[in-house]
Amino acid sequence: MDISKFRQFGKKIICIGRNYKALAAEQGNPIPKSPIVFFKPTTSYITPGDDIKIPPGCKEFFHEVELGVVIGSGGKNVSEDEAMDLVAGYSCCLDMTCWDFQCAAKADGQPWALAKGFDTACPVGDFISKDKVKDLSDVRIWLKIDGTTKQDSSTSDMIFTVPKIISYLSQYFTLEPGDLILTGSPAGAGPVASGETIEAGLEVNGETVSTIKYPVK
Ligand SMILES: O=C(O)/C=C/C(=O)CC(=O)C(=O)O
Ligand SMILES: [Mg+2]
Repeated sequence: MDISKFRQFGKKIICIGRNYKALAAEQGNPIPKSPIVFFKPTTSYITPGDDIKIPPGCKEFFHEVELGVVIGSGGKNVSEDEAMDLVAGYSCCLDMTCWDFQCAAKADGQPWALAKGFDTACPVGDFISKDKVKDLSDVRIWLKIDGTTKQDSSTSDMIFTVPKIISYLSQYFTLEPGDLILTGSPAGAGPVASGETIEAGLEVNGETVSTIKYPVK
């Protein structure tokens, strides 16, 4: 498991919320006018062989499979045309979420840090080099729990494309090599319980480019 491209720098995990049309509809949210941005601490990283751990007090623990974009060269105020030059590669990632904590925080206008940033909240997969994914516009992204499909969608449903996200973020945050950008969850984000096992993957033109497997404890 080569995560050197993540932890070697381990600068930022920047997450985009509500970036798939079908999930926004499913969760009763309006289509955002600009990307919804939040962070996960690098202490939330786990790699294959580790267990996802449900934080104390969480009663609604949700899975979200996401396309992770690994930044290879830094930049600030990058245009959409230049954005992909910053990308080193990708990874199949999970944005594990304490949904009950998140709903309470949203209702009270509070930040999502506890809902999204706890230890083990960012399981990642192998690093996929950029040349393995020639076209980002239609990458199949799926997730199963104990073999039952829960999420199965495509990046074609994204509201903001990867170049748009990179360009937008670079206006506010200097992007650095090793940064990871989680680009949002497709429809089907939902509960997972202790004792169940999550499998997820990315597929390009019918070829699997990455799969991950994580037990939930
Ligand atoms: O309720 C919302 O607006 C968004 C909830 C999320 O969990 C955002 C994401 O992490 C996502 O859409 O991937
Ligand atoms: Mg998410």
